[in-house]
Amino acid sequence: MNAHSSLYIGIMSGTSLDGIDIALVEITDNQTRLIASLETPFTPSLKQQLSSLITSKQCDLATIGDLSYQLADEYANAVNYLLNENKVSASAVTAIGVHGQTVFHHPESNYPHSLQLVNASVLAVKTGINCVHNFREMDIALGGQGAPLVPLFHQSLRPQLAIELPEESLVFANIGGIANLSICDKDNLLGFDSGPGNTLIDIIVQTRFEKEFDHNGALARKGNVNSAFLEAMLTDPYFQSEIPKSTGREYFNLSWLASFEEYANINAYDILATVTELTAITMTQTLKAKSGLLILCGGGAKNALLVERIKSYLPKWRVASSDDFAISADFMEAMAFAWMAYRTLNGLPSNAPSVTGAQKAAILGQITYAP
Ligand SMILES: Nc1ncnc2c1ncn2[C@@H]1O[C@H](COP(=O)(O)OP(=O)(O)OP(=O)(O)O)[C@@H](O)[C@H]1O
Ligand SMILES: CC(=O)N[C@H]1[C@@H]2OC[C@@H](O2)[C@@H](O)[C@@H]1O[C@H](C)C(=O)O
Repeated sequence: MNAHSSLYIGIMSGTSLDGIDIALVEITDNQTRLIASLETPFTPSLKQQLSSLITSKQCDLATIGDLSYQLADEYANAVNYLLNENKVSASAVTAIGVHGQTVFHHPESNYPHSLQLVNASVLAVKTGINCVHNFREMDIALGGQGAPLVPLFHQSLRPQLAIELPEESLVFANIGGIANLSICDKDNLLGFDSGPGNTLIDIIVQTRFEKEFDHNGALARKGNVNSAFLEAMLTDPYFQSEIPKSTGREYFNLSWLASFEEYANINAYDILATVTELTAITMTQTLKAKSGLLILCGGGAKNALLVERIKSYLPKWRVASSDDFAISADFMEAMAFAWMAYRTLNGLPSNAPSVTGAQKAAILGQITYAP
């Protein structure tokens, strides 16, 4: 262990399966600073295998081991490339915090669990760096949702924002496949998954337009919101349920969309406009009554239409991208897992019981030492 280094790496590959985000960060007691970063797609074969596993929720046992190995392999290649490009040696990095690939999230079952795939031993061998992984399990063992975990990291950024925040609320909204909010009031931290982020938008674009995502919301802009479809989707109990709550692509997916009778009778542009509106409404419904600063991050922060619709529901809020505060919107989650590795190695908790519902704060993850 390199006790004096403050360099950490965070690896995130999220629910949208758009690829791997790697952040090399420098962490001191009150700052997490991005030094270098890399975003790289999965190989098409790995993406296809992950997508079909997540969608079908079925596999033979060998698949779990195969995919965990392949993920570690692709993560390691990306880490080694990033270090090489930036002339940083592996020995200068204290640890990698690796989220792994969520393929199933089931915190509400009789035997609650959440499965993130990565073979951390392979990653440690191939990078020569100690790895911290499996961050969600302990929170779930303590009765929590195991997600979202980033709110405590978001709260740690408060001093770094270098702005005065008097009585106003400070909220971070990560718009990934799933959208999650961190409500960072001075003495209180709340957070939850509000529901779909880009996932429903991506599904429609990928199945109806043969594109990967709705660039800047341009396709949705050509459609009209269908109010009957919107109202029907909004009756889903998830949107009204109390926190703690977390969700995933196993819930908000094509089958979910197709379960509404309106879905079959609407053109693809209108479906897109309507799911974009749904995303904006469900992300903002708990904030409307208040005012404050809403900081957006994640890929959906680049969807200009979605951001416009979010702003329209929050006239009393200042809405900005984390990029405006010199905190990368694209690498926020990867930075969070680097920070969590730092917390684990320093014997500090990374979960917030007020967010996940866990009985107590706990040191998260397991450490796999590079041989
Ligand atoms: N220019 C853009 N216009 C519209 N949408 C965009 C743009 N760039 C990225 N996106 C959206 O952002 C998504 C990727 O976001 P991100 O990488 O934050 O998700 P993730 O980390 O996989 O998800 P999660 O946070 O749920 O784990 C893409 O799938 C796409 O829908
Ligand atoms: C189970 C799981 O992987 N959840 C992710 C997902 O992606 C966004 C949202 O749903 C959030 O709850 C979480 O990720 C972030 C990094 C978190 O734990 O805060």
